[in-house]
Amino acid sequence: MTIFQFPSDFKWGTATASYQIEGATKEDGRGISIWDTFAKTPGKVFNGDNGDVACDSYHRYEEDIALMKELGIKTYRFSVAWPRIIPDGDGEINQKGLDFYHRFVDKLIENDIEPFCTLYHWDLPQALQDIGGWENRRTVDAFVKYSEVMFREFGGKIKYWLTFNEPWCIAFLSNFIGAHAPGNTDLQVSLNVGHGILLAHGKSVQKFRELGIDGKIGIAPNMEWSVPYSKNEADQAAADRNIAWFADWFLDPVFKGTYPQFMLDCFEAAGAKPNIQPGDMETICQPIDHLGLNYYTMSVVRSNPGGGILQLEPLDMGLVRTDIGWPVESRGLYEALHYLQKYGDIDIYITENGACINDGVENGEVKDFRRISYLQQHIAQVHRAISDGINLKGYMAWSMMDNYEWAEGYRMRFGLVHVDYRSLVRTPKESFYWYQNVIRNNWLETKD
Ligand SMILES: N=NNCCOCCOc1ccc(-c2cn(C[C@@H]3NC[C@@H](O)[C@H]3O)nn2)cc1
Repeated sequence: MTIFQFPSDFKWGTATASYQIEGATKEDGRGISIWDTFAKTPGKVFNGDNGDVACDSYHRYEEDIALMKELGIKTYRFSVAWPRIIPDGDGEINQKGLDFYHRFVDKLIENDIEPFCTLYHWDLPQALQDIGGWENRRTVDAFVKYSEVMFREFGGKIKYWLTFNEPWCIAFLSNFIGAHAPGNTDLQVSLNVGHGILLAHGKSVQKFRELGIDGKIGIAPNMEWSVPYSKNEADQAAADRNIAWFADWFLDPVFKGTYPQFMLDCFEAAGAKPNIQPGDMETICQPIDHLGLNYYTMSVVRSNPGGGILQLEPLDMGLVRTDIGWPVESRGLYEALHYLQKYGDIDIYITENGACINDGVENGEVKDFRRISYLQQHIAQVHRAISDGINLKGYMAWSMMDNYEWAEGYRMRFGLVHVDYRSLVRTPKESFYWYQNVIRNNWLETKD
């Protein structure tokens, strides 16, 4: 038996996102988002599932917060639905939207749970997509206006902020691969979108500083860690490109004010480059207070000149996979954390980590021991990184509850709490009680 003791101020938490749990998509003045549109487009989402009801957390948030209190978390990462605050993205403010998030945040604070707010977790107002979305600088300015509304309303009450969740998913998954909303499949569009969200991030941080908000702000990239299939240079370069696709492409502009040249060359070879205007990179490169890191899996890649824009191919090395098909390899989290040290000794939070394990309820229980195994392996790597001196301040399990897993709809379950989507009954899983113990002890026990 090994005991890994965590720092006394370590922030144990969980995470969710507005479109994935709230439901009430037509209530209290909420506008339409690109995910409402995408989900209703035939063939885009498994089973045609959409977020109209989801976990109904818009109405059941008090029950959800009671479960968070029982779990014992110190912080809860949630996102705000921009279409609830400014329904058409750039026009009138919807007071009922602000009122909901005030009720919600007040209830968290009443239960000694620190609100950790993501401003943008993919639910762009459709009216802004209709004018070109993140490719249009009017959307960038609309985001700054939305951010300012949120900073003025919640500054001080909310002390931990993130501008964007998973820039790679917003730019590449949603506009090059096309698997997420709005579903474009054009590399130049994805670079334009990526540049737009980086501009919006930088301007929002400038506004945060200008207003003198009492709090900290950052951004939350997702990283699919990659290792080369062999020691040869071509394979190592392929792994470097895959890592940079998720991380450096966004974090170099934020921390250094430049895109990584080897990736500019890679995209230019595919016929695309970011549309950088004078002053853009200085705007993007604003000092931030913390980094979120979302980590799920890693890949083994080798060079393949015919392997798409990154000229690589991922290899199936026979690792155990979760029910969504992602290989389980916790050392990738440790290595990704060390990789991020090149951006300096900044506070880091694991803002998402978890496993898709689709076990159901049997006799009132969910025996998701595979999720416990995944969490144990990854939290052990978190401890290892802290022991190495990495400034890791917290860990938020994805997710507090089963929810709408985007294009996978409701068939993929990441929650510590099971949700019956017909009755909306919540059932804490075995992993909920295991994590509750880790939090209560502030240590991790491993069997070895
Ligand atoms: N790597 N190349 N892929 C090429 C082929 O792509 C096909 C699909 O790819 C992906 C890649 C990544 C994801 C993903 C999902 N989550 C989980 C959410 N995180 C934010 C929160 O909302 C969670 O629901 N994180 N990442 C999905 C699909």
